[in-house]
Amino acid sequence: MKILLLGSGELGKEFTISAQRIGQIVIAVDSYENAPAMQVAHDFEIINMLDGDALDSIVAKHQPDFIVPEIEAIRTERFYDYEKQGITVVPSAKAANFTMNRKAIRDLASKELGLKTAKYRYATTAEELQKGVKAVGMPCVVKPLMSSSGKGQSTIKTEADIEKAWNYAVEGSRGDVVEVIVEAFVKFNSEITLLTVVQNNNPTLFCAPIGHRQERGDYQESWQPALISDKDLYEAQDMAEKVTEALGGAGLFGVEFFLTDDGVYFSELSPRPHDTGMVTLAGTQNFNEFELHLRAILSLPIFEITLEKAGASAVILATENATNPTYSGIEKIAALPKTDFRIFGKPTSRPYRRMGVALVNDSLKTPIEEVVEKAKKAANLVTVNS
Ligand SMILES: Nc1ncnc2c1ncn2[C@@H]1O[C@H](COP(=O)(O)OP(=O)(O)OP(=O)(O)O)[C@@H](O)[C@H]1O
Ligand SMILES: NCC(=O)N[C@@H]1O[C@H](COP(=O)([O-])[O-])[C@@H](O)[C@H]1O
Ligand SMILES: [Mg+2]
Repeated sequence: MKILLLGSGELGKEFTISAQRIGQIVIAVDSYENAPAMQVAHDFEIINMLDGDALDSIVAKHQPDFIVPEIEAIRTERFYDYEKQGITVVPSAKAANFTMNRKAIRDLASKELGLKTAKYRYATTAEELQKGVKAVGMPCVVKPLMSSSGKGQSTIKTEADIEKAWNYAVEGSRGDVVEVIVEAFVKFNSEITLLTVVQNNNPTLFCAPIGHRQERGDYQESWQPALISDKDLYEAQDMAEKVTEALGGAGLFGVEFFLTDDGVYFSELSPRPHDTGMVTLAGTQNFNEFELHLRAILSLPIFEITLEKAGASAVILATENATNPTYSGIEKIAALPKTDFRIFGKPTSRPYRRMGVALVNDSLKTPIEEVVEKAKKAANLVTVNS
């Protein structure tokens, strides 16, 4: 099968490697040369994926069987046409289109499906934001409707933060929509990603929940399994099943939840492998999240997902702007037991850009905090040099 991969970062690179291993053809697309997945794909294209005409032309040129979005910033409205042409958009045109914009997915989850979410409002001006803040209460979180990895996101604690938050969100917004969501701050005890695998001819399966810690809206460490009560887990699984069913199609979804004293809150979801799910590269499961996504897409049956080990991932971040950065400390991380790592091979670095990840596994009997600590220490051994 021929797969057109839209987005070629670290997640796409691992997906491409999984696809190559079972003989699939991958064309990797992104906005810059030598993106991680391009380094391992059969062919590549460099376009602005928000440009619908540019998308049309590469779809016409390559005639793929599958279109696999890897990022959100794509002119996803065109996906409905591609589906009509007989191409399978993964997981579905609706899933990719709805999750590109926080408004579409939030209204679907909260209004249509009745899932519990933080109280929220939308705003198209600083004045509207003021009203929204009043409605949801402080503290609250402001995010552009179109952004990811925490870009343009900030927390309002006092009246004086509102204008700053508006300006920051507008600057961090991508796409052509100038609108934000303001959400009540959820005082969560922890947050999880529930990797949910929707299959074409077989039941939906769940991976063991993944815990994670975020800074600046971006994940720092993730671990599997996360500590969660059975009641919360069933509630999260039920919500994940409802929202993935409403979006349609087959594939792996990363469904994000907050765990609070007052139950589980739905936050958002990725209709594709999730960054926090890179912990599965540590060998925690019988199949990692990329293999699961691929199998679900190709309608290859997944009989079960088994948790084999406890694991943790910790990110390796850049500190400076550089071209073709180099890495030191690789021999140190390589010397550690039960530890592995990935360097994504991004051609440039900038402060806080994720350049690699440390991966640690251990017995399921080991306290998960210890596994996370080991992953953090391992990640700290590697430095990105300019
Ligand atoms: N309403 C909220 N209350 C408390 N914390 C929040 C809230 N919304 C977001 N956060 C924090 O910010 C993080 C990032 O938020 P969110 O997942 O909505 O952003 P994102 O830009 O889509 O990130 P990504 O694309 O990496 O998933 C969350 O994982 C959580 O830690
Ligand atoms: N939370 C979404 C996420 O983790 N996406 C992953 O990061 C890449 C972009 O990285 P970059 O900004 O360093 O190019 C994306 O291509 C995807 O692999
Ligand atoms: Mg998120």
